[in-house]
Amino acid sequence: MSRFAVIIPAAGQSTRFGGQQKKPFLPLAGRPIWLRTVELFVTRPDVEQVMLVISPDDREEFQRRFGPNLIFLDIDLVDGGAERFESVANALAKLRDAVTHVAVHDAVRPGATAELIDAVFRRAEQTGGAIPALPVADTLKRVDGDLRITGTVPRQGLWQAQTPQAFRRDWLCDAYARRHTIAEAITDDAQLVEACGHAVSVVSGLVTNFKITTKTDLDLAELLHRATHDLPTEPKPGRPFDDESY
Ligand SMILES: Nc1ccn([C@@H]2O[C@H](COP(=O)(O)OP(=O)(O)OP(=O)(O)O)[C@@H](O)[C@H]2O)c(=O)n1
Ligand SMILES: C[C@](O)(CO)[C@H](O)COP(=O)(O)O
Repeated sequence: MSRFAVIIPAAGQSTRFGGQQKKPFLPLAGRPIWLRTVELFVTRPDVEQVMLVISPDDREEFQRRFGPNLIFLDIDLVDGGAERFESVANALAKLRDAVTHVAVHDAVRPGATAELIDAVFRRAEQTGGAIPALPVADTLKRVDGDLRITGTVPRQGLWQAQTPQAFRRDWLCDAYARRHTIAEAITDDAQLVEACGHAVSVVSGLVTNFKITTKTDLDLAELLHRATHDLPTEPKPGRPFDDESY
């Protein structure tokens, strides 16, 4: 039977999000985003190990604020790197022996569902590697620095990649071992596996499994989470939205 390790990168700078706090540590419907994401995986019977990757700069505050959560959840905390793929590489160095497959899921995609994770994991078991993705629905424009359109890109065959992305352990580890030979920017894990010549399969992604990149994304995630979990969609008078007791 397959045993999955799940790597959850949360070591980015949240540059596009802005503000004082980094986005994975902000509340979503009263609980930290990273925690909501981790909870999608920790109780799964096919998951052997969960690793949360955070910046070394955040470790002290993270331990202070969330230390008890870590013990309760039995997850490993790993130091991140300057780029997402370096954060993932650091976690791959700490895989437990029993792990047969590895999944990588952004800490800031709390909208994944058990059904989506099932679909990705089962497809990865069958084919060696799978990711969720959605076909591009809008017309795509190439735009220059002066905000002038310079071309229209045919969208046929273009899909938007999501996470979790899951692979055979040997495929992902071999691909990461060769990461320094890749010339272009590395923006997801499948890209490295593809570069090794492996065919990576796609399963149908979810519109609601979007990456929280900007503040608008967080507002949308908050509304969606409240709607799907039957929580109030307006703060009660005198009580903030991030009140755990809602
Ligand atoms: N060096 C990095 C960069 C990103 N990430 C994580 O990878 C996920 C997807 O990255 P993104 O949403 O682009 O986050 P940031 O890199 O923080 O965003 P920005 O580019 O706006 O700074 C996030 O959970 C982020 O914390 C990471 O672990 N290590
Ligand atoms: C991995 C990813 O979430 C797939 O869509 C995405 O590529 C990460 O985005 P980033 O902004 O380049 O970190």
